[in-house]
Amino acid sequence: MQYSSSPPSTLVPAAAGGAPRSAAGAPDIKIADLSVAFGTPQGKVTALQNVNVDIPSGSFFTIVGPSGCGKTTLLKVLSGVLPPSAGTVAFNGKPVERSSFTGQVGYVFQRPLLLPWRTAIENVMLTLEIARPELSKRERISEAMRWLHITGLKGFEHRYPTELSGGMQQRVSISRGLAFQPKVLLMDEPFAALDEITRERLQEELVTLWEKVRISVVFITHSIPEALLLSQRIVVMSGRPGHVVEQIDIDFPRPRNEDTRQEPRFIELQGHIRHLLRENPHSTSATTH
Ligand SMILES: Nc1ncnc2c1ncn2[C@@H]1O[C@H](COP(=O)(O)OP(=O)(O)OP(=O)(O)O)[C@@H](O)[C@H]1O
Repeated sequence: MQYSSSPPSTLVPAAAGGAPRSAAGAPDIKIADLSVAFGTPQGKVTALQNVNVDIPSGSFFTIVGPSGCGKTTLLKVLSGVLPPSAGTVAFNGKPVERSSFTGQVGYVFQRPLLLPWRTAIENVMLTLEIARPELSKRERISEAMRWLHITGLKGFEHRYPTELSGGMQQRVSISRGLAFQPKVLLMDEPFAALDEITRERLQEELVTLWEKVRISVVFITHSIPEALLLSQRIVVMSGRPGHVVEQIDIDFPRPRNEDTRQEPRFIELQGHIRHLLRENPHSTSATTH
């Protein structure tokens, strides 16, 4: 079976009507020979080794890999909070820490991490206060409201996090991640803690949003079907030290749904990725020297 391992030329997604579209200012991201190691009292932990991935502007990439293979570490480097030990991460050719895009990277974590003393709308507005200080309070309210409605939270804007279900809290977190209009959205297992139905609904909403707002999404999941339903490209990583085992272009037509899951190619790819993960399991030793 042959899978592409070079960047495809047609990664810019199509608009709802099928017409080609260009990404709205999202950067091309180039990860070249990236390695990250941590010094610990027990010795050196090499989390990532020689990772090479090109993420064209406006594309939806998903990373799958065994636990501890460095997926979160990779997102931290992409967000600029963790420097590479070796290699580079560049947005439009500029190192991430010097790029004009550093303030335009949104991060959605596995857990919502909302401020409990702020209502849903106040949580979203806080990000706007920091990231878009040019907006007036009135504009911040209207923008936060708009995103909460897009993620299906109309009527819950003034509830505190404890008054919302886990899925609703995660929607607030996604609203917060998108409200300041990032050019790049990093999502670290954002739906992992949700029930199946909420997860499916949010997957659909995320793809619809991505098609509307044209940003680059780098998404982490342990779910192979989720990766197949969402992505344009899946990057499969090995156990620690994490490196890229294979990059697979996913070209099922959208919208992808239950019927997509039944397609022979979907089942074939699912088996192939599972095989790759089995062949490249997580490390059993805590350190690498
Ligand atoms: N600050 C740190 N200091 C030392 N080791 C670290 C640090 N951060 C991560 N690691 C180690 O680096 C490796 C990769 O961690 P990371 O969290 O990136 O993995 P992951 O693929 O996201 O895992 P999971 O799927 O379980 O969330 C792990 O072995 C982890 O113990």
